[in-house]
Amino acid sequence: MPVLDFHLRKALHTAAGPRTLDVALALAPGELVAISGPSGAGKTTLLRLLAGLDRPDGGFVRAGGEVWYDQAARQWLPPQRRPLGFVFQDYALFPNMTVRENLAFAAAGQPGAGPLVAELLALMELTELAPRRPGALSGGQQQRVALARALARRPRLLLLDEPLAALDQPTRLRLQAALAAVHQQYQLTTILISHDPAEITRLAHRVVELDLGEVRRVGPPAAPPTPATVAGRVLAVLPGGACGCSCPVGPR
Ligand SMILES: Nc1ncnc2c1ncn2[C@@H]1O[C@H](COP(=O)(O)OP(=O)(O)OP(=O)(O)O)[C@@H](O)[C@H]1O
Repeated sequence: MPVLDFHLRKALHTAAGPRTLDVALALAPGELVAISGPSGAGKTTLLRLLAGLDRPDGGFVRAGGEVWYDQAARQWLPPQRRPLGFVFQDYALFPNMTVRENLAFAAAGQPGAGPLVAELLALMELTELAPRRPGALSGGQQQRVALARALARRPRLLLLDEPLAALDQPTRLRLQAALAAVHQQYQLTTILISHDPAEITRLAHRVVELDLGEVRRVGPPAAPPTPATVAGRVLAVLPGGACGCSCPVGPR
């Protein structure tokens, strides 16, 4: 059974005129799916719709046996009740809290919150920076805090909008390894927006290529293109094994 199953439609006002974002996808437990595509393709909008930060025009979102959104049944779960972690490009850290306090706030109320915060500080190479406030950190450091804070909520589902984009290459490589480790260790299912083919190949089981709201390809990273449009728009999700890779996707 997929951890996340959705079909979302949303009118976009793009530089090329009106378009419709129209994406359907089912993610298996433990899967990491990368979303790539040119600027304006609708990648961030898709994550915002999944998080409930924007209203779709139609479709549904089901996650962990729960309905988050269903246009036909008029169901809508507000963003604060969707158990997911997300890192968007603006980080949105609390400016008046230290790094440690930002993480502790997110972890509050969970068993083992203290050790979890310490573990995440170490994993994201933030221990030295724990007493600082976000304003005293570089963009890349803030991005690492945002990632650690998203994990501090112990979500099962993680939405990442280019979480490593602001990092220099050596740090980026180290944190890709850390991300792969936490993805496995914390039993996450993840959607990752990335423009970096090497990063996608390294981290993702599948990649969805978007352009102007439409899915151009879905399949294993760096594989030959697989046509994935139906009636010029909706993507066909490849059933388990059909994409020829080792991804853990089961039939819908
Ligand atoms: N709420 C909205 N309603 C309608 N159109 C929107 C909305 N938000 C963004 N758009 C438009 O939809 C298109 C897709 O935007 P989006 O930010 O999702 O693209 P993206 O693929 O994430 O791009 P980038 O790689 O530059 O971040 C853009 O042309 C944008 O202007």
